[in-house]
Amino acid sequence: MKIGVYGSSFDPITNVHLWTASTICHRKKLDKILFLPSAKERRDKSLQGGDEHRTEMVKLAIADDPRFELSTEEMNAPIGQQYTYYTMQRLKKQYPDDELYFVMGADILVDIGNGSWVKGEKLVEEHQFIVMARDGIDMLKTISASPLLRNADDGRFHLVDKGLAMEISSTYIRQEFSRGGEPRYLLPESCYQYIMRHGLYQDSE
Ligand SMILES: Nc1ncnc2c1ncn2[C@@H]1O[C@H](COP(=O)(O)OP(=O)(O)OP(=O)(O)O)[C@@H](O)[C@H]1O
Ligand SMILES: O=C(O)c1ccc[n+]([C@@H]2O[C@H](COP(=O)([O-])O)[C@@H](O)[C@H]2O)c1
Repeated sequence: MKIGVYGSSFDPITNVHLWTASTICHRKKLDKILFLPSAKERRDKSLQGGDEHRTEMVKLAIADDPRFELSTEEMNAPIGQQYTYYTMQRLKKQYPDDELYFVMGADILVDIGNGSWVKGEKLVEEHQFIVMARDGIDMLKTISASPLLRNADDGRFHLVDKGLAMEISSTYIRQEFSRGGEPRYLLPESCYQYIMRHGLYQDSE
């Protein structure tokens, strides 16, 4: 099986997460996408929604699509093991006979290429990636400008231009909830109702 691993804070999950997942599933002939919420204890980003709420919203969002599955592998990892390198190592053990692809936007390719990820070089050497165009970033140039990326460029970076830019960020949705906006149709209705019911993101920045 070909499996995409889509990591994000999902704080909250948005319609663009679902649309991008479905687009790459179709284009790259993947059998399955694992939605992998990142752990709350991350050194690079402070998350607003607790692990339980973010997980519940992912479950609600993917419930009707049999290609989509939740993985709590990163969220439940011991402290210090919550980085993508370690997560992919564990997933590889869980799925020894399958082909795994880490799914990410071009902004993340830039970060990895800059050397800002934990064990980024080993991560790149050991895995395959599906990279989605974003923010007008030139993905080929990003690869050729970074020794870390270009030295591993043997076909492991599968570049996808989705066709539409379609930007809906979780940050924007959180701001809408906290500042009296109306983000209703930017995320699945079940997640919108969940957020309202639990009063989430009222004090977001
Ligand atoms: N519109 C998009 N096009 C391409 N990639 C995307 C898009 N939205 C998110 N991604 C990718 O999905 C992954 C998870 O992104 P994330 O959920 O952090 O989105 P974000 O919009 O950057 O959210 P936040 O507002 O929380 O920073 C990253 O690899 C990111 O690059
Ligand atoms: O491993 C790292 O060093 C690392 C640093 C930043 C982000 N990540 C992963 O990148 C994915 C997208 O993260 P984010 O911040 O855009 O939600 C998610 O799976 C994170 O675990 C991983």
